[in-house]
Amino acid sequence: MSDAEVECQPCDPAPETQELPSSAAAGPGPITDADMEKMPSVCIVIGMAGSGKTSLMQRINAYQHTKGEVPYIVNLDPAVGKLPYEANIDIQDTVNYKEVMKEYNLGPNGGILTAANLFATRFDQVVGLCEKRAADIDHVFVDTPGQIEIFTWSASGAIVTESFASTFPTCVLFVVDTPRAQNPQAFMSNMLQAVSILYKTRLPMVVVFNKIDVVRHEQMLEWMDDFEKFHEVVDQDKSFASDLSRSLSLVLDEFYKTLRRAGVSAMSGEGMEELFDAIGRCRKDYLAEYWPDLRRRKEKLKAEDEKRRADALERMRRDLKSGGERVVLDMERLKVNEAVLAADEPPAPGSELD
Ligand SMILES: Nc1nc2c(ncn2[C@@H]2O[C@H](COP(=O)(O)OP(=O)(O)OP(=O)(O)O)[C@@H](O)[C@H]2O)c(=O)[nH]1
Repeated sequence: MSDAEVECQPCDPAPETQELPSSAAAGPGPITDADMEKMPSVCIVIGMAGSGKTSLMQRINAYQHTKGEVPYIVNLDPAVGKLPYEANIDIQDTVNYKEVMKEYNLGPNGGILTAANLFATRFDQVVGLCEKRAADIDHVFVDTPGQIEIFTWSASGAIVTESFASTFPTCVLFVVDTPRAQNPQAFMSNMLQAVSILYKTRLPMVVVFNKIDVVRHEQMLEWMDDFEKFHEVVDQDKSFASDLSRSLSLVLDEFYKTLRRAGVSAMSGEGMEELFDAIGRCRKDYLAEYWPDLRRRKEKLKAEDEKRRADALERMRRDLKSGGERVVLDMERLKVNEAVLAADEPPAPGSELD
């Protein structure tokens, strides 16, 4: 059972009768530095399909249980199916992406994207639920859709990221499939993805090298610390791609210095301490740099910013309405299930992977 069990059901009222999100549109508002320091860290887990995000969430969940920490997990992947861990908030309880596909006459990717957009219009309530549990939890882990661009380059991804980052010390965990990044070109593709996410979110980031039970990540750390080591490898291949990788490594040298790193195995559990240590450092980075900057920007641009967010939400709602008047999010059930969960015993430890 999850905190959020909300479904997409064909019924009235039509979307135009629903209210606009409040906290997601309001930004940090009156949150003070002292408030922010008491908040749990939010970790948004992003990675290419198959990199091991869901397995990592399961491992983190099990690790937190062994440490006596209360896990809090938000699933934002509408198409993941049965989760191998207990999610406190699960988008699948709120919106059925297959219904959305039918209502809006979309294919699977369009259905996932639209389901995520529908959910984002109510994201203030998700943030509110996390805020209510702030005193009991140290971390909120957020699983994102397998198709990376659905989260990183969509309106809903921006709303989710900004909503969390306005309320909690937030960082991104960028999960790399280490065995598939051994080749210098594949490694560079992963790093370019990481740059684009960092550029878009501006949040502190941990590059999480997963599956180190299969291939170790130390060589990749060496490539990040010393571009000459990377050049030695790419120079063995005289192709256009290797020339490009060589040039890019020089450009990315500064970028690598801003990243935290951790090598983990979601399968064996290796590296969890290191991962939590990197998350702790990201929290410090957020409080020292991102938060003061966000507060300054907000103070300066408050009016413009609110209008921009409201316009973006309104545009998204109009687009959604034009295709599926009968789809509605039943957010009441989300509240009901939060109450049920609050009354429950803490969930049993997640099943081990190995
Ligand atoms: N050996 C090994 N396999 C892993 C590890 N983590 C995940 N896997 C495997 O990698 C595959 C993909 O893992 P998932 O957790 O489904 O990856 P995901 O990123 O959530 O996948 P999408 O939902 O498609 O994006 C599965 O077969 C996992 O068993 C790991 O640390 N070691």
